[in-house]
Amino acid sequence: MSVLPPVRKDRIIAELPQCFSTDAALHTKTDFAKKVRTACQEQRTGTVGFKISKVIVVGDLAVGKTCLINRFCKDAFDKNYKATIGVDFEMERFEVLGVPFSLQLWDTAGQERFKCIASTYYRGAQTVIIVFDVNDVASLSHTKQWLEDAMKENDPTNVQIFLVGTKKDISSPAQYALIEKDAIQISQEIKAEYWALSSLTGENVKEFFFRVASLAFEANVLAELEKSGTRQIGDVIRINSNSNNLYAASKKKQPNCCQ
Ligand SMILES: Nc1nc2c(ncn2[C@@H]2O[C@H](COP(=O)(O)OP(=O)(O)OP(=O)(O)O)[C@@H](O)[C@H]2O)c(=O)[nH]1
Ligand SMILES: [Mg+2]
Repeated sequence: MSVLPPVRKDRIIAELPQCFSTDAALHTKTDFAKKVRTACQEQRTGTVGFKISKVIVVGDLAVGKTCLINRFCKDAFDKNYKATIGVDFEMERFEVLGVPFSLQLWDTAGQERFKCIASTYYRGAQTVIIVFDVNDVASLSHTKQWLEDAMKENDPTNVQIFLVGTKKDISSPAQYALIEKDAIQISQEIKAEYWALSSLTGENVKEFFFRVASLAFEANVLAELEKSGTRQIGDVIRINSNSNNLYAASKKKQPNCCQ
């Protein structure tokens, strides 16, 4: 008997949400891997339904990390800046392909003086979200350093990275186009999936977190299937012949990789 209330209706994911830009995506497939769908249908997802996947959100001060989480989790937006001191966290429960799946979203402080407290919470992340402000080039240029710090505590082969530009609402289309070019290039260099959004208007916020949840879920199920040795004839051919995986070439070299 479950003690948890049912998952909210607006947290149910039945289709794979698409990437924001095909130039910088973790993959560009239009659907969940077939063996993932099959495993979910046949309830062969092992421990995935009981797992909580850790997500850390990092980036410069005042780029909008807290607002991003609050827009998604509470549908709220505060225009006054209140610095995060150390860390905060929120839990979000989803149902992906009929299987319960939870994200634990760790909102970390961008201010230098709180960084050492925040960094003690980086360990064990499955997803790293690096946030910058699309109106602040310096915040974009610091993203590689944020990633480096996050990766000191994590195993790069098991982490999915997202680069997220916030405050799109206050950027003119011309200004935005300029920074997007650089952001996509950095995303490609660090093998991150790129998104741009606005927590003020809510543009792309739900789509983004649905994508994060779906890709984390898919990776967990694939890892579970790998572990249990549940392979189906044809799966190997399907993976190898898939040209949609933009970062496949480098990922293939990694042992135990399940993407
Ligand atoms: N116009 C606009 N303002 C935003 C947006 N997101 C955040 N802000 C504003 O930016 C300021 C900083 O937002 P926070 O979410 O507190 O920033 P943070 O990254 O959590 O900052 P630290 O906790 O210090 O690391 C606040 O005044 C927000 O109202 C956005 O999408 N659009
Ligand atoms: Mg904050």
